[in-house]
Amino acid sequence: MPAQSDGSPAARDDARTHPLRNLWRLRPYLRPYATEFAWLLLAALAATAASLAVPLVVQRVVDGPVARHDGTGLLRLGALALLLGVAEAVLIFIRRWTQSSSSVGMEAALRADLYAHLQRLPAGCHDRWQSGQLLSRITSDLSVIRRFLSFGLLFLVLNLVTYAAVVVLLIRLHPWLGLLVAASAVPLFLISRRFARHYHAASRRMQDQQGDVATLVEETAQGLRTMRAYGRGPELAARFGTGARTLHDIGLDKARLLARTSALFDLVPNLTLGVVLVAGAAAVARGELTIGELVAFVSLQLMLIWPVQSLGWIIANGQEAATAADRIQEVLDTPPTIVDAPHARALDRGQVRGRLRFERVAFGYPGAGSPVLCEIDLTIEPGETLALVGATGCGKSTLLSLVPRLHEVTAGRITLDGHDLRDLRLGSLRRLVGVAFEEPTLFSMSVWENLTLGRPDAGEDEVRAALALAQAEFAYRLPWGLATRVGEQGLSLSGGQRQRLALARAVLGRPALLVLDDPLSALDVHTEALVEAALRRVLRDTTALLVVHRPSTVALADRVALLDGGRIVAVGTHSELLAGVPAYRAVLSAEPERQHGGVGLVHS
Ligand SMILES: Nc1ncnc2c1ncn2[C@@H]1O[C@H](COP(=O)(O)OP(=O)(O)OP(=O)(O)O)[C@@H](O)[C@H]1O
Repeated sequence: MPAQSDGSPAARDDARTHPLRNLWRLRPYLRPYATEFAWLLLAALAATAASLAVPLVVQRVVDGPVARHDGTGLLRLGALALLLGVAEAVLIFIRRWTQSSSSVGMEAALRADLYAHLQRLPAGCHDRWQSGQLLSRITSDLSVIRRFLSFGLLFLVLNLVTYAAVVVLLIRLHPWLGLLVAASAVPLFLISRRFARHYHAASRRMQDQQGDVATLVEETAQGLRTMRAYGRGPELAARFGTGARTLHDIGLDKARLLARTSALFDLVPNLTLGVVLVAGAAAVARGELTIGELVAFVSLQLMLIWPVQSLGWIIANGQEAATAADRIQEVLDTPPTIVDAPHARALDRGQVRGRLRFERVAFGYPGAGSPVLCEIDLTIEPGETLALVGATGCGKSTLLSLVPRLHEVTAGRITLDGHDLRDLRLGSLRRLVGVAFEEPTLFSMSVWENLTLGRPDAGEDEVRAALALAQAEFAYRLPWGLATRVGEQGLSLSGGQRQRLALARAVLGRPALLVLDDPLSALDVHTEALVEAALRRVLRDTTALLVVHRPSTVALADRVALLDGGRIVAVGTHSELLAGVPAYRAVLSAEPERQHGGVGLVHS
């Protein structure tokens, strides 16, 4: 459940020292669009130049043809103003056209990289990160960055250039009044700096809170049935209400901060304009300015009002983009710890005999106090099936997850035919290992795609054989057969049906190693017997490691290992352990265990 945001403190401290550092680090994504950005900047600058030229034409109109009653001159200058207006419109169109394609392309590239990186991160990272946080980073944070890079940044550059150009023109028209306008940049700078600091913190709180609310919504959607069954709807609604209220309050704080600052951004240019009007009129009276020059001066100054007013929005957008970049870099900076070693080699299915060996293996979850597994020594011979039995929570699933390297051993090593698993290419290892977890996850795609997840090249015969083996032929009877799209997480299927599809997926293509976590737990007695019989055939020529809770499933195994307190305490055949190890009897039956304090009862 969402309790707090999950950005690493180190990354946050870093971002606090350099608020724009992480945004700056995204510049490689702009590189492919450098030419387009150059064109759009050029078009935008040319459009600004065209718009700045209009007041200067007006000055000439007022001081020239209007003062002299010169109709031809008026027409000529009028045509020039018209031309400038058309040129500005065309240039703005070119800018917008170029702008949209490059920014959307950049966002897509960043999203693809983020997604690819998420896939490379070890399972432990995903356990730590709330899904809603990841979701909000890969959707809304990226959109915020796109908006800033395509609009905010461009207008920041354009507005600064416009400000500088207008000030130069104003100084040329009347140095003192021009310098007065230039001096108004000082309070604007101070207001901007203060606003940026406060808005940065508020943006971070807002974006983190959005992630928390997204997590809550996602968890509610996934656990709807459980929540309803336990009558926890009102409690959840209250928790959502609190999260949404916090989001609302932060949003309101942000909006009020922006409103207060925008008022100041409105005030400064308007005050300056008032002073200029009075002082300018006095200058005209003294003959220091012509009326045309005063009109041009005021028109040019009016052109500064929008760039200054929009400063609040641009800074807000920039700060949101900076915090979004911090949140994205926190993910990208998390190194994928389970990666191919430089010398890693690939093994073909044909080269593998299937001798799996755990040598003094230990494992502890990062951040957890004591290790879950210690000094595991276990050998599974080629073609042998070993059942792993132990009390609930003793580390069976964890041990299984070490085989496809979903987690990395913290000590010791696991070998396959003598090769340390860390010396094998991850892709190759995972093709050799068929896995079915306790919670059978199906993705919102067709049954066929779900089945061939690890073997996209599998043929129809292989899929048919896997379905037969898992007693999952019901899939052919679904409305569109194997093309039926199963709902999110396969919720439209029963638990037993999902388990059988997950089992079919694991055995597809007869992997060299089978790692099954309680593969028959959700099946009725009749289906269990059928799947068991079929599994027995597969297990004959595959090395397998099964987590088993029920005595009936133990019969599938050649040998059994009893895990207790993170250690293998007994290995032997089912009947040997039954006869000689009371703790084993206690785990497999409802019989309370006396000698072995650490072993409790498992659900039967
Ligand atoms: N991602 C995780 N982070 C931290 N601790 C974890 C994580 N997953 C499991 N654990 C802890 O590791 C221990 C072993 O869990 P594991 O799921 O391997 O047990 P198990 O024997 O498979 O249990 P069961 O029979 O109920 O499936 C438990 O104490 C559990 O709380």
